[in-house]
Amino acid sequence: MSIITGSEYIDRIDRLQMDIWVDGHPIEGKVSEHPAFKGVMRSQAALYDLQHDKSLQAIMTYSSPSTSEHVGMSYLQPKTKEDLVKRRKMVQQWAMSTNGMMGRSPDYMNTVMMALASSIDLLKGKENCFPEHLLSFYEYARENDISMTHTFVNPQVNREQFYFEDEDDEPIATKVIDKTDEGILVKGARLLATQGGITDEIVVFSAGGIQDKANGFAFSIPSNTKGLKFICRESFVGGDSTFNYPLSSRYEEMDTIVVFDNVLVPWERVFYYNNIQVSNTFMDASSFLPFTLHQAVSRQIVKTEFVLGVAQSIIDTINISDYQHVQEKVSEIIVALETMKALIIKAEVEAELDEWGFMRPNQKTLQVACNVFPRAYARFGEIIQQLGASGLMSIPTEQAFRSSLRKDLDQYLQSKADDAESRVKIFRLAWEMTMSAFGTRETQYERFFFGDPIRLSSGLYFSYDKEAYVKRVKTFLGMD
Ligand SMILES: Cc1cc2nc3c(=O)[nH]c(=O)nc-3n(C[C@H](O)[C@H](O)[C@H](O)COP(=O)(O)OP(=O)(O)OC[C@H]3O[C@@H](n4cnc5c(N)ncnc54)[C@H](O)[C@@H]3O)c2cc1C
Repeated sequence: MSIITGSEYIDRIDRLQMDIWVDGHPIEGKVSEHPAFKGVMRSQAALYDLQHDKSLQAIMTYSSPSTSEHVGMSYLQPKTKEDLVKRRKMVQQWAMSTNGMMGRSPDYMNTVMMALASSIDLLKGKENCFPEHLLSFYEYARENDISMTHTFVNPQVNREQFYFEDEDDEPIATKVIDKTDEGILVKGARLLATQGGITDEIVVFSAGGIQDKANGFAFSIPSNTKGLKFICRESFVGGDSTFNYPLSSRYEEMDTIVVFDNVLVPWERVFYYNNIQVSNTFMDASSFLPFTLHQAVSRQIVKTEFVLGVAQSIIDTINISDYQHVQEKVSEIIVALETMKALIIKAEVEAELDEWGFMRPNQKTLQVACNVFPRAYARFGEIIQQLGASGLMSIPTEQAFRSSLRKDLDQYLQSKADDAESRVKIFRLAWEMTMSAFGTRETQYERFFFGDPIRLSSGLYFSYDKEAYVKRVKTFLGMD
């Protein structure tokens, strides 16, 4: 097998018959037909289909090192700077199809697994570690174009610095409760898993900060494994109409709480367990950060371009480009866009081979980008709200346009540049992007999906070498 088509993706997910709960009810029948999932699954399927477009195959795929078949470019382990460019182009090609609005298009997790598999030597010879399982899972995912969700974070019960959960019988945070000849048994919950319920597999890793070794492990299991349950938040799909809900009808990815009720993880899928040192250091020491951030920033650039397009469309339609504060606000978006573009190129230019021969983009530069973007994205929402003003509330639905109100709407909602229907289309998009449940979730996603922004900036502060600059000041002041 190699790259799959959209319909193969959908058939595979429907066949899994996972335990997914929406609004207190289990999904029965095909998940791809459920109102909460059908739109996003169609968008995801379109991404898989794009890999089969002959004119894009050189961008989207490469030749498998084990079979020479076409496999997804996001699985490529980069060995040169040109490979990094190939990876960026692939990510951006997919992002163009979703306007960067799907944070968890499959290239995200494909990249995570590629990064972790590129660092397996860190696990070699360590207690309860199985680097060979991690490598063979990466190869399995690559060769079968497996879709994956993931969950790294323990439930938000008590975030005190030295909190130690004391719930042995009924654990809250997922922990290993037993091991058998067949594998490890895990029980408890993890959150969140974006796209939980619409992927073949769920990858579970520890994000660090583990104090009890039973909470530290890494594995992947099929999403229909016995005892595994996905509890969805309320769906933010407004409806099927792409006029009314241009974004949520297509890109609402869903976030799920994941419950492991005595789930057996077969040994061949355990990457490590019961090793506190590895659980707390592997992710940071691996190439997870540079490679995954490279994927994320590539997508965020495409998303920023889309935001810029929306802002300028509002300006054009109601003709407000003459005002200086309007120009300044759009310039803010342009500055963020060009900053992100410059940072990704810098990260690629300053990439270096790691000890295993993989070309890592410059991590510091990408850490800067992931500190810039969450703040910038929240600001984009504010800018669009300020530019759109009451237009963001003058947004009758498609049904209203098909009713006897049409004449009024055509008369009173026309704008300098557009007829009423076109103008409302633009404003509904701007509203959904920045003010709807879907839109504010996007802001929260960009703020938190790569971890807590506060701790991300602390991470940058502590890892950034400032000594040479302090020395320069001291030399200047004659304080050597
Ligand atoms: C839309 C969305 C989708 C997500 N999808 C996924 C997913 O698919 N997979 C996944 O694994 N995770 C996912 N996450 C979770 C994400 O990784 C976490 O939100 C992030 O790591 C922060 O953890 P937390 O939410 O538990 O916040 P907390 O750690 O509980 O933080 C809450 C507040 O307390 C502060 N705080 C807590 N501890 C400290 C500390 N030690 N030092 C300083 N400040 C502290 C934080 O700054 C924050 O203001 C998603 C999150 C969102 C919002």
